[in-house]
Amino acid sequence: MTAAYVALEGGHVLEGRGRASGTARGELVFTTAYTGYEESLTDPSYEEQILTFSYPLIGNYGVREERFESDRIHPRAVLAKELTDDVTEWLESEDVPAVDHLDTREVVTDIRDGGAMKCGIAVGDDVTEEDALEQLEQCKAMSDHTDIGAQVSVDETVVHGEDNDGDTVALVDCGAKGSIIDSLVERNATVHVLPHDATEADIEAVDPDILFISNGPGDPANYEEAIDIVDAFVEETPVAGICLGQQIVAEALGGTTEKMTFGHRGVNQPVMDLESGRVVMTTQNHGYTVAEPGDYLEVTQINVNDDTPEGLDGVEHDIITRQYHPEANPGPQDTLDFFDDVLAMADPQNQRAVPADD
Ligand SMILES: NC(=O)CC[C@H](N)C(=O)O
Repeated sequence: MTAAYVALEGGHVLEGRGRASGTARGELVFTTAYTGYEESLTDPSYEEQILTFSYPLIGNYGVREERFESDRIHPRAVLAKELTDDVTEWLESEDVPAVDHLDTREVVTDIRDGGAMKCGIAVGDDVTEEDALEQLEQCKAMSDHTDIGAQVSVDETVVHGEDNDGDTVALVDCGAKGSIIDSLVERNATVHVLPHDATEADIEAVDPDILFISNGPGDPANYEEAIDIVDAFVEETPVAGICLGQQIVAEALGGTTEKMTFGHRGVNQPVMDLESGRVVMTTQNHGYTVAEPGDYLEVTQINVNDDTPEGLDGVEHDIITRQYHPEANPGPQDTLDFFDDVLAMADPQNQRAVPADD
């Protein structure tokens, strides 16, 4: 059996079964999702994290590329109670270390008590506890990954839905899930996916009907360029955001964000719409949250478990954002109408912004 050590912040070392070899370090988090492991593993928002699956069996319906959210696995390593051979082969093929036969109830309890924490992993025939502790020693705090957007963004603008004749969306790619792009293209939009550090001139060249800020990894405060872009365009262009996108919009409009203890990661997070009282189940993956929305945004939806903001609307501007993932991959699909509401903002009849005098 291949040796496998997991060193937790504070120095406690767990031993498991090595499934895919290598060393890794990252912020240790857990997801309670019982399905959607392909979508989670390819979600760019997991960059620089080590993902623990609390559901005990991962990989039981195989690995199919059509369910991937990006072109690679993003977590630095994977922990589980039991990983199937299918999922292990996939992790191995991308050099992502994996450990199973762990008591993941203990790991999850540690994260709930201590918060998302630094972690070091060593898996291989000759590795020792010290190798895992050395990885832990080198692990950076998430907010110190100041250029994390560059690790997950496109380098150059890519256009999707070129033949569509609907709205034009400028999507600032801070690590966008593919299904966000698909959800817009399916609604007849042409989506220009721009680098995370796109300039005002880049956005002006697209002349979008909607400015959309994607999900993505790390601390929203580190996305200075995207924050500046929202600030520069919000008077004239409707703005939408998902997850990191909501946090960036809040930062741009005088709100604040903060790190949560262990975040929300799973597929059954209950969210209430404050106007209708309707509660929907949502997919989530975030460790930061909007703390104060500021004067220009109002909270329209909240998480039923802890009252954190799940949806924001502009008070004076055309803005809608969601903290959860309305693109619903892996599901549930209760919130797909978000994309209709976003594109409806492009309709002049719905616009609040007063056109500037010529
Ligand atoms: N999925 C996301 O966009 C995550 C946003 C941010 N990185 C967070 O952890 O809160």
